[in-house]
Formats: sequence, structure tokens, C-alpha cells
Amino acid sequence: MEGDKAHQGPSATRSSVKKIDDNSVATMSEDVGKMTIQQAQQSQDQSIIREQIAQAVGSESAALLELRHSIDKGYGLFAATDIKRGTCIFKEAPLVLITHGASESAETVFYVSQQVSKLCPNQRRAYRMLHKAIESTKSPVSRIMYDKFAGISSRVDINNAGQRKIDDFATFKTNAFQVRLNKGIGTAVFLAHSRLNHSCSPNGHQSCNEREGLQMLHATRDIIAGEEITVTYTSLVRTWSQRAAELRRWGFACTCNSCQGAGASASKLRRERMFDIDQAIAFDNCPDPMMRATSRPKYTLPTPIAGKLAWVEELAKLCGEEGLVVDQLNAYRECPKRYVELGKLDEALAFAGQVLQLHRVCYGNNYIPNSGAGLWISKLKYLIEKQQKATALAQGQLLYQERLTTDEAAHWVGKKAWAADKKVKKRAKRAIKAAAEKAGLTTEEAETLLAGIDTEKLTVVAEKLKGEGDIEKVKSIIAELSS
Ligand SMILES: C[S@@+](CC[C@H](N)C(=O)[O-])C[C@H]1O[C@@H](n2cnc3c(N)ncnc32)[C@H](O)[C@@H]1O
Repeated sequence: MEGDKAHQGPSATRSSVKKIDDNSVATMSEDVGKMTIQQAQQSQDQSIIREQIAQAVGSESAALLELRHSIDKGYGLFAATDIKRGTCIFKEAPLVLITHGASESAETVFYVSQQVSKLCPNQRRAYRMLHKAIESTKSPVSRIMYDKFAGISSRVDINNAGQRKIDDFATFKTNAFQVRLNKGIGTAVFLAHSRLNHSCSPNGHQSCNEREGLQMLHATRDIIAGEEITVTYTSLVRTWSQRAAELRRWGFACTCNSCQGAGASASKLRRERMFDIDQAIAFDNCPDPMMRATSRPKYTLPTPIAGKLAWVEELAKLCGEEGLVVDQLNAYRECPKRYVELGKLDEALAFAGQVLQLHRVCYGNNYIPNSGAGLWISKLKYLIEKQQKATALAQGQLLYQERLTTDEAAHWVGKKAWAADKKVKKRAKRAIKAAAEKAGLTTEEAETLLAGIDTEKLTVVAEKLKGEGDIEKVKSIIAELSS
């Protein structure tokens, strides 16, 4: 094959040059010249883009990245080394930021152009090198403005300036996304983030660190060197056709594994089910009665909490099967509160732990926004401790009660035995006194003798004296047994 190529290439060119006329030769050499100029331009552009990205993300992060062409996708960012799940691949400040709301209006076109004009020349050049999706250049406002500027054809400079504004706006539309700022919401374009291509099964997650004012990218899976780093441009808990419709905005049809790979049909079914459950959860969480009345989803969650939980856990499982870490995290977020409703605090705590762990993968270790994962955990720990204390108290009270009952029972048994013993001894005393008097002792003598007998021996003495009439014998029995 190699030989064939080498043979056909140069000799074929040479023989065709002989047959064609001078004009054609000139055109061909111009083409070759253009190719080299184009290639030189492309390589110069790449160096500028790389340099600007390195400046935007810092040298440490830049070492993890490689900018190259991705088949049918334009530029893309690739892993230059193995990257571990949870790594913050890079974070970056906005290049262009609009805080006025980014509606499709002439006003937004103006703000964008104003921001771009404020950039230093290299940054402006890098901004203008960003991709412009054809769809973005066809927006209604661009068309209106284009017609307006095209009308003033005699004033070329104004026309060019107008075209530049439209182009800058198209770049903005292709690459900007919403960011959370300390004082509200903005729309921003970033140099490095703009080079990330989409996948419906991405290995990266973009999030905004409000505190630092930086847009971060975390690896949601282990990424191997040479692998493309991808993010999502759309919600992934959506059906294939819903995603495809949204991605048309950027002018491409996704060819990732979930859309066209070997497992695409299984993935499609899973995403449909995920969409249905997600809608049912959103409906269940919606407090607005108007909304609830007007937008009922295909399915609603079952009423018993245990049934709801089964659905939520099914969604989390499906997200896991699809490798969608952020969506799995969102599904897990639903679990702790529902387990609390069920009174199962230990399960709630286990899920809150999962939430925190996945949160760290997607958002990093030291940035826990208001998602409440940490808050949930401390609240649940407090509740569990309280519950454990209450259980221990209840158990203590139960034991105490049992003990009281046992003691009381023992007390009654003892009291009864004591009374019975007293009766026996009384009877024995009466028998001894009667036997003594019968033998001829006076009442005082009989009582004195009785007082000398050990109470424990009264029954024995009484038994021995039974039928005894001799005074001396009575006295000796008593004396013998009393000692
Ligand atoms: C924000 S840019 C991404 C970087 C861009 N590839 C570049 O060269 O700068 C968005 C554009 O990238 C291309 N793109 C992104 N993801 C793609 C994908 N999965 N398949 C094909 N093209 C894609 C589309 O042209 C889209 O309009």
C-alpha cells in the first residue's frame, strides 16, 4: 500500500503537468502556494490559541492539555497525561462577560462588541479565532444588523465594523454559557472552556466557583492520555431526539457512543426512562399549584414515600449505568430527605454521604456550594444522635420500669412470707405458753420462759412440748432447746 501511494503520487503529478497548458500550471502552483500559506497560517493560529489557553489556565493545568483537531469536530482538548477522576483539570476567568442578560437583541450585540473591544490585541485575536457555529451567524438579530450594514455599502469601513460586531456576537452565541457570580448571573466566554467539544456521555464537568469567580472543569471519570476531554452542551437526562434537537443550535449531530455507538439502542431506552422519572420528580417537587395543574408529566411518582424512593433510586442506578455522574449526584440528592420522611435516618445519612462524595468529584474538595450536602450530613448526624439518645432514654425507662415491677413483686412475696412466718411463730408461742401452764407454771413464769426462747426455735420447742404434762420435763426441754 505504501509503495502504491509513493508510486502514484509524484509521478502522476509530473505527467499531468506535461499535458496541461501554462495557465493551468500557474493555477496549480498558486494552489500549492495557497496550501502552504494556509498551513502556515493554521499552525500560527494553533500556537496563538495554545499560548492563550496556557495563559488562561496556568502552566500546571496547561501541562494536562493538548489542543488538536478532533475528527469532524474542529478543535478539541485532549488529555496530555492520565487524569484521575475528581481532578480539577483547569479553572479559568472569563474572557468576555455580560452581566446585562444576554437576550438576542441589538443591545446584547453592542455589549459583546464593547467587551471585545476592551481586550488586549492578543486576547482579541484569540477570541476572534474561536469557533462560530453557522447557526449562530443566522440568528434574527444578526440578519437584521447585517441587512442594515449591508445597505451602507459605500461606507466600507462602517460596513466592516458592522460585520465584525455580527461575527463577535456569533462567536459569543456559540461559546458563551451562563455563570453564577457573587452578585447574580452573567453570560461569559472562556478561552479554554470554548475548545471543549460535546459528548452525551462526557468525562468532564463544568461548574462555576462563585467565590473565586472562575469556571472549573473536573474529570468525572479517569481519563487516559490521548483521550478527548468532553463536556455536555445540553441536559443529558433527555431522550435522544430532544438532545439532537438542542444540539442543532451548534450545527452538529452527536456521534458519541450513546448516540451512535454499539450500545446506542440500550442507551436510548435508558434515557427515555430517565427522562420520565426526572419529569415525575420535578412535578413531585413543584410547589406551584398552577404549574402542577397545567403541566402534568407522562408519569407521576407513587404517593407512598417508599414508592417514590424506588423511582428515585432507579434513576440514580440508570445514571450510573450511563456514566452520568452529575445526574446521578442530582438523583442521590433526592434520597436523604425522602428517607428522613420515612424516619430512616441511617439510610438518609448513607445517601447524604454518597452525595458528598460525588459532589467532590464534580465540584472539587474545597468548594461545596449551597447544595447542602455537608449541611445535610451534619443535620442528620445531629438527628441520629438525638434519636439514639431518645432510644437510649426510652430503653433506660423501660428497664427501670421492669426493675420496679420486679422489685415490687419481690417485695410483695417477701411481705407475704413474713406475715406467714409471723402467724406460725404466734401459733407456736401460744402452744408453748399453753403447754407450760398445763404443766403447772404460772402465766408470768410461762411468759418469762417464752421470752428466753430464740424466735427461730419457737416452732421446734412447740413441737417438742406437744402433749407434755410434766413441769420439770417442760422446763428442761425449754432450757435445752432455747440455748
Ligand atoms: C464551543 S465550540 C467547541 C470547540 C470547537 N470544536 C472549536 O474548534 O473551537 C462548539 C462547536 O464545536 C463543534 N462540536 C462540538 N462538539 C461536537 C461534536 N460532538 N460533534 C461534532 N462537532 C462538535 C461544533 O461545531 C460546535 O458548534
